[in-house]
Amino acid sequence: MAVLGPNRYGKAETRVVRVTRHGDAHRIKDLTVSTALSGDMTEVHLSGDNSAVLPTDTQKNTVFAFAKKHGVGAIEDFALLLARHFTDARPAIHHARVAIEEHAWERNGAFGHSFVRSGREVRTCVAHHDGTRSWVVSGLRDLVVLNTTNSEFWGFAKDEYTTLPETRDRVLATAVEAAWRHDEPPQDWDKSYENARGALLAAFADTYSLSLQQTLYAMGTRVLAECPEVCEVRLSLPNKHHFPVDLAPFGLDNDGEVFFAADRPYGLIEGTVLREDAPEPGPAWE
Ligand SMILES: O=c1[nH]c(=O)c2[nH]c(=O)[nH]c2[nH]1
Repeated sequence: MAVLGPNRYGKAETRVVRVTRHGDAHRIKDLTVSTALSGDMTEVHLSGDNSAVLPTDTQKNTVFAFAKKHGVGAIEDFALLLARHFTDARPAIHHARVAIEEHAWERNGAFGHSFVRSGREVRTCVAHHDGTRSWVVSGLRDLVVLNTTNSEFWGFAKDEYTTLPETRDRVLATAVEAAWRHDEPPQDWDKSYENARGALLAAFADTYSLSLQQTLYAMGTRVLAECPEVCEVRLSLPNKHHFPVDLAPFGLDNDGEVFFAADRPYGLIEGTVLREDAPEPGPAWE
C-alpha cells in the first residue's frame, strides 16, 4: 500500500519589481519570489478535496499585494512577512517556505528614473515559518572573483590517469555561491549582508591559496569572524579554470599573461564552515 510522503506546493519564481517614488528620485527592488506551503494536504492528494489548498495563484497575488502594501526593504524581512502571513492566515497551512532572489540595479547617470542592471551578484534568502518559529538563511550567488596570482596547486595525489602539472602560480577564479545561517536574527539584514559579503571578498583576496578548498575554509571562517550573528556558512565554489596558452608555436613566451578561460568542465568545491557550538539548523536549509 502507498502512503503520502513529505509534500509542499507553491508558486515558483514570481517576478516582482517594486518602484518607490520620492519625487523624481525613484528606487527599484527587483525580486524573484518562490513560495512553498505544507500542512494538512492529505485529502487533496488522496481524494481531490481542495478545501485546504490556497491556490498557487493566490500566493502569487499575495506577493504583489504585499509589495504594494508593505513595500520591500531587506529581502529577509519581506520573506518573513509572507511566510508568517501564509501560516497565520490558514489553519491547514503549518509551514511556509519563502525563497527570494534580489537582482541589483544601479542608477543610470544622474537620472532619478533611469537604471542599469548591475553586474553585482544575486542576493538570496530562504525564510521558514512554522506558526511559532522562524528560520532564515541569507546568501548570494554569482559573485565572480579572480586572483591573478597567490594561488598554487601541487602535492596532490597522482595515479596512472593524472596529467595535471603541478603549479606554483596560477589564476584562481570562481563564482561564489554562499549561504549563511543566523543563530540570532540581525537587527539590520542589509548591514549583516554587506558584512558577510565583504568578509567573503576580503578572504578570497588576501588568502594565499594552496587549493580552492583552503580558500573556501578561509572564506567561511572569515564570515564567522566578522558576523557574530552567523553560526554556519555553506559555500559552493566552481573552479573556473584559466589554462595558460602554449604560445611557443608562435615563438612567444606566455609569461603568465594569456589564458584560455574554460567554461566546462569545472571543478566544484563545496563545504560548510560552522561554529563548534552552532545550534541545530531545524528546517533552515530545506
Ligand atoms: O584548488 C584545486 N582543488 C582541487 O581539488 C583541484 N583539482 C584540480 O584538478 N585542480 C584543483 N584545484
